[in-house]
Amino acid sequence: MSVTNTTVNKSVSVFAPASIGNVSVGFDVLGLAVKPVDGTLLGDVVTVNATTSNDNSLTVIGIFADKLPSNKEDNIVWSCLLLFNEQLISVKETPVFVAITLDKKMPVGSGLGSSACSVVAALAALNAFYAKYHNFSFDENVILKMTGQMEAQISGSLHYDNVAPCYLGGLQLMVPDENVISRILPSFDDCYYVMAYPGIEVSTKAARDVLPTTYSRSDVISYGQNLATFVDACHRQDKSQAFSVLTDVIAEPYRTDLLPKYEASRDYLSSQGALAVGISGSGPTLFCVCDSEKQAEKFALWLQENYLQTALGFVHVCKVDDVGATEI
Ligand SMILES: Nc1ncnc2c1ncn2[C@@H]1O[C@H](COP(=O)(O)OP(=O)(O)OP(=O)(O)O)[C@@H](O)[C@H]1O
Ligand SMILES: N[C@@H](CCO)C(=O)O
Repeated sequence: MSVTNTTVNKSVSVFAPASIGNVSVGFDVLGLAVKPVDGTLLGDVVTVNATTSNDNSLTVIGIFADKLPSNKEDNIVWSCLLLFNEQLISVKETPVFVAITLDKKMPVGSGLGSSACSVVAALAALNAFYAKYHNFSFDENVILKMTGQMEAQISGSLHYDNVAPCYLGGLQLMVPDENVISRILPSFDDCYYVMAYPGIEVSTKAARDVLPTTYSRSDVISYGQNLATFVDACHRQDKSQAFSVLTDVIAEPYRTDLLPKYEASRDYLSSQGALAVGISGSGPTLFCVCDSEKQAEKFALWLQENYLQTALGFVHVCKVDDVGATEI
């Protein structure tokens, strides 16, 4: 007679997508979730399983697993579990032991929001697991705050521009109100976003350390004007106005030294009719906004040949991911 262990089947998997932090005009306050048009899962997957063991566990698999610390305590997914359990206890819920698997599909220090993908997938999967099997879940806003706390732990500063779009999908604007945190903006659904990761690592912390601590009055005016014009153009769905102001005066001028071939590639793609070109998050991924799939495929090929630097690099033609973290 075979005995079925019912806990074995208690399992939830969540995929969390890549995102473009900053979107050039909104340093730390704008982010856009993206998904490849060919259906590739560009993001991390976290699976939470019930376990009969008297301990929690974390297994890391996937193409970029070996780029993460070997010690589970240093993996941000482990910190997410500890934080989630603390929050459960604070609302008088009892944590159960779980076996977590992280499928690390995202390169670390890529500018694609790699740590955000792990953080969001972990917290969303834990929440879905408790909702499904323990009749309890935290509100979306509580989970979002936890994702911000975890991202801050890893990068040294609190910024939601990767975790918010990764969790909620679409183009997100961070709002200085902790009851709101992030608000969705209308995005341009007919645009294509070519994402080119060159295969080298740039740590977010290092890319923040090169930034000035003060800015000139003219930069402050340009920053405010570009961001306000972009947000207004999004609401009016005025594509040419929106992308005509996609110029970063806060981070890009100071980060280009960290990004070999970035300036030459940006200038070439702009001269060939790209709607906009920028650094995704803190780099080194470059994003290029295109009006048509044909143009995007052409630029993707060019970037493949001219921007990649190691065998780990890749290029994807993407569209906006309106869904964000999703159970798979
Ligand atoms: N699950 C995880 N995913 C990504 N990074 C992790 C994870 N766990 C621990 N880390 C560590 O956190 C740090 C993440 O660094 P950083 O914030 O620069 O990268 P990132 O989030 O991958 O960057 P980006 O947002 O530009 O894609 C690295 O030192 C990495 O080893
Ligand atoms: N807004 C952050 C994003 C990090 O991916 C930065 O540019 O430093």
